[in-house]
Amino acid sequence: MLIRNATLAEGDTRDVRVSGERIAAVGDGLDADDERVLDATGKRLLPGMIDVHVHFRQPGFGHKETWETGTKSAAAGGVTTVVDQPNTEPPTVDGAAVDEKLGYAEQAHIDFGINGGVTADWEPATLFDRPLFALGEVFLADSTGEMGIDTSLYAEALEQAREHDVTVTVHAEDETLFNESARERDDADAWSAYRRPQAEQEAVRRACELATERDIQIHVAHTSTPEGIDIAAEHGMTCEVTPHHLFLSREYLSELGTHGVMNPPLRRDTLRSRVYERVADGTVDMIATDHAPHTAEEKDVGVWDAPSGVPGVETVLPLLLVEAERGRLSYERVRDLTAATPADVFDLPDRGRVREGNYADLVLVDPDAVTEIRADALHTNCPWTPFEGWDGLFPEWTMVRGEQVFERDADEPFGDPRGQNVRTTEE
Ligand SMILES: NC(=O)N[C@@H](CC(=O)O)C(=O)O
Ligand SMILES: [Zn+2]
Ligand SMILES: [Zn+2]
Repeated sequence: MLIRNATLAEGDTRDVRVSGERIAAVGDGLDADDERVLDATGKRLLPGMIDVHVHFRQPGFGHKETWETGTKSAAAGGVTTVVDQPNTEPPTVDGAAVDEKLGYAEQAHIDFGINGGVTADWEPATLFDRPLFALGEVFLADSTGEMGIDTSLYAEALEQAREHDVTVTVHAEDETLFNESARERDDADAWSAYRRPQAEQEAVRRACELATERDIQIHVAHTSTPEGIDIAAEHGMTCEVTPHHLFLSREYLSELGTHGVMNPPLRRDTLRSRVYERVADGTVDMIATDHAPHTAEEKDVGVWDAPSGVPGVETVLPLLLVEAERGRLSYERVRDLTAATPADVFDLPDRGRVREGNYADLVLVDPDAVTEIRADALHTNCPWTPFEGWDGLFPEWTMVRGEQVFERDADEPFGDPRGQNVRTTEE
């Protein structure tokens, strides 16, 4: 297949040949062989997003999301690789649990990685025997799934990870620093007052210090404060920011109610705008969604009973592409945040860039096709989105290893499941 006249992230117009699973050539005026030719004049061709943080819920909570619905949703949003987190049932803390999850992942429409988790009864010997993407998210405080661990177990996890040459991703909040007085309130904003910024900042500092002492690299998940980001960067560690912490703030909670409750929680707009600056200037390494679907019934209860988490895997790239189109982020920055840097940090050398020899993990975008985000037009099993009514620039199609896994205007937009584990696909 020859994709003609596509505008790449850098702004150059190029022809891109896809042959088998790979990008065979990127050039100017390539001659068509006996192949399908697609005219991409005026359109953007970008590497598919590598979202290193999703919760696809199986095994255990398939009523919230399944591997099938989660990966279809990802494909429709331009995501070509996802990394699933361990707070399923059973939790992914031993080899047998990884094997069970890999069975569900046979329904995946895009490529994936599986993270291994840490609890008091984890089994490092069998866990590291499996093709893990990373160790994590390691919960330093309870979140959905109540997998919070203490410092000594975190230290043990760091050492095990070093021994097995695996990166550790960390959910950094310190529950001893939560603001108990907020417990008297019952509005959604009480969650933000309770899990206050200091609880993240001190946990990030401690997590980084313990890793530095042991000469281990960690990746801090879903940093939500400028200080948390800066502390990670000062220690030479990497971090990610979610779309909800980039675009939403406590000011939205009167409208969102408990649908805006997640861990770490939404912050004040003054903090959010400083997070945005760090995303724009490259201090933040990557965007990851922390896609954490819960049903509307589960969410529509009081703030102290509502499960934490919001969906995001289908809307993240469309929201960022609108930022690029309107000049608030460059296309190159969006490419780095969503694809190139996650590929570098997590050692996926053949992904994340439109480059000869790489896997053809691609999305095609018509910059004029901005639409309104509506939950009922999304493909996730989650029936609501915190971005209802926002502008989104959705891809026309998404390609994984040379095959279109999603075509928006086709009668049947999705093909058969063909996702592979990126740790067992030959890189
Ligand atoms: N972020 C959340 O609020 N919830 C996540 C768990 C997590 O990432 O902490 C979930 O699995 O629901
Ligand atoms: Zn988390
Ligand atoms: Zn998470």
